[in-house]
Amino acid sequence: REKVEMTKEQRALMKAIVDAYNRHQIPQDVAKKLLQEQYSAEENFLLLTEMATSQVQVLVEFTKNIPGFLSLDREDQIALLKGSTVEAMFLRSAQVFSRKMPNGHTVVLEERIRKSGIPDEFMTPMFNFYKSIGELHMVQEEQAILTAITILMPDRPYVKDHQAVERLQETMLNVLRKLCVLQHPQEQQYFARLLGRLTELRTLSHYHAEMLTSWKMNDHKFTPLLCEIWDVQ
Ligand SMILES: CCOC(=O)c1ccc(NC(=O)c2c3c(nn2-c2ccccc2)CCN(S(=O)(=O)c2cccs2)C3)cc1
Repeated sequence: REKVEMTKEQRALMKAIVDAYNRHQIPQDVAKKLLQEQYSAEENFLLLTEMATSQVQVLVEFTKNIPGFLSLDREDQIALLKGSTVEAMFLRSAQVFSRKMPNGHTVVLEERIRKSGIPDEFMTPMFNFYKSIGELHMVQEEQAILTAITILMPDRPYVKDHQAVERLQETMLNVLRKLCVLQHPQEQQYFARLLGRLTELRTLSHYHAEMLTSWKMNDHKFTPLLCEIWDVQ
């Protein structure tokens, strides 16, 4: 098989994306809170709202650092962000969840999330997704570029200049394809499996939209940022 090499530009692009991706993690104190004291369902829900809100803020910063994103049409930038926050959050959650946490922690974290007032029919697909991402053992470069690919999805609602987004996404896909060959030489279809997870992500975001409605019904409060980005009245 031909020797797969990344060009200088591709290595520079990857470094820019990974640096931006690593610049923010869940604030340690919040993650610790999630792991430590006993909480009621309401407090757990509030904690997840807090975490999801900080995740959205971090996602906006990350997105602004994706080379080429700020030269897209302004309204298309907003459309891409609004269309991808849920998927990007679940992708990031899966990575946080499956990170080499001391095993007890993952169990406790799972317990907290299960006791946060999120309906069961949403829990199962969500934890299946967290586990299916964990099984891939993605390196951080793959995680960061896969998140950029999720954000640069040309077929999000209200995107006008389809082509411009497609060109940016294609650049990322080319980097990811080479990265998968270099990082997982034994697994021929690793790249295809990664992209398959994006399909699973879409299903999760449909569940999420339904859950928002039911949370709304049960008078669950969200932060102004989450209401804005998730179109919750
Ligand atoms: C500063 C950078 O921030 C991060 O890196 C970051 C990463 C992940 C998360 N994730 C979460 O907040 C989160 C959520 C869920 N799980 N989960 C989670 C947290 C930790 C590990 C694994 C998963 C399910 C429900 N949603 S929700 O938005 O539908 C919601 C339901 C109720 C109110 S908000 C949120 C946050 C920040």
